Amino acid sequence: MDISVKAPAKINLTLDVLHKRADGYHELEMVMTTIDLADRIDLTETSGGIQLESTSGFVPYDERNLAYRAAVLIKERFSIKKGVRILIHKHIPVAAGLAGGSSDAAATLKGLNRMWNLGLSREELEEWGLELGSDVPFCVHGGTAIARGRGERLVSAASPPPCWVILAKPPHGVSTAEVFGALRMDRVTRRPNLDGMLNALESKDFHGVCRHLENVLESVTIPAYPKVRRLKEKMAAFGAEGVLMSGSGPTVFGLVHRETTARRVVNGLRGFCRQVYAVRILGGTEGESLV
Ligand SMILES: C[C@](O)(CO)[C@H](O)COP(=O)(O)OP(=O)(O)OC[C@H]1O[C@@H](n2ccc(N)nc2=O)[C@H](O)[C@@H]1O
Ligand SMILES: Nc1ncnc2c1ncn2[C@@H]1O[C@H](COP(=O)(O)OP(=O)(O)OP(=O)(O)O)[C@@H](O)[C@H]1O
Repeated sequence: MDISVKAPAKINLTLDVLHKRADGYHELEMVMTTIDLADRIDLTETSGGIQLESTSGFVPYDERNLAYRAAVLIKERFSIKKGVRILIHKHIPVAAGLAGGSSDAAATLKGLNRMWNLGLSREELEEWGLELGSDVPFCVHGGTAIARGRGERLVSAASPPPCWVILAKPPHGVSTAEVFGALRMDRVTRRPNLDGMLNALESKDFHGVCRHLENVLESVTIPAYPKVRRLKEKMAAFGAEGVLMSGSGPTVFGLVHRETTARRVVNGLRGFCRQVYAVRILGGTEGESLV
């Protein structure tokens, strides 16, 4: 049986770091939502082994690939002799703060659960996903959620009101480990207001959502990559109503209510940045890509 699974990117509407834990990870509190910029994972059953192919030259083709590792995990835990060919149609920029690799892993877990009739619940897939990476449980969950712990303690939240999400990805990637490693909480000047964001989501208050966008990891990535600040400024100047860096960066996103404004922001940014996307929030109006 062949299976295709959509693997959407996420953005962080808020990201707070509460403290560094004894295991080296950071205790987080964040609100994440999936957007309609997605990879597609095609899974084909084979007689044995795991083969990986991708339309992108930028992802690893071996056991370092999170989708590959997801297949290893499933095959080992269930002692499955059959094999799988994984084809990743890559659309999400790599090392961008959009959880592209994590979403590929989540989609592979979901797809193999179906292909091999394993009967794993969503909660079990989230638990298994944490072994692959901190963002994988949310990518299994999807929609909009508060994520705590490393990112695995998830509570569903109301989706943002329908709007456009403009993404601008600077040419360089960013290492999540390096960003967390360089974080100094005594240098963080602004922290997210979680209740403020949740109230805005609950009441579908677009401007409230825009006002409560906050990410403490900007305090590390922006000084290291001034381009991120410039992109934020440009995006706001062209008309985005709320602007933030996603995850550990360096992708900047802007929220825009009206399609005409979205077009203006995209056209304006194109002069400064090669990778610009305009997509919809998933869970709001299911969206086709604008550009
Ligand atoms: C920044 C976020 O994208 C926000 O959604 C995630 O926290 C990162 O998730 P991820 O890329 O799946 O991260 P992982 O692959 O689990 O971890 C990469 C590295 O980031 C650091 N890390 C990650 C998550 C976390 N809660 N605390 C950390 O300190 C650790 O050094 C870890 O070795
Ligand atoms: N399927 C995959 N797609 C993209 N990158 C992958 C994949 N598997 C492993 N990687 C590796 O993971 C690293 C991070 O890539 P990814 O695109 O997941 O970053 P990210 O969007 O910053 O993730 P996050 O937001 O979860 O921190 C890259 O350096 C890449 O080599």
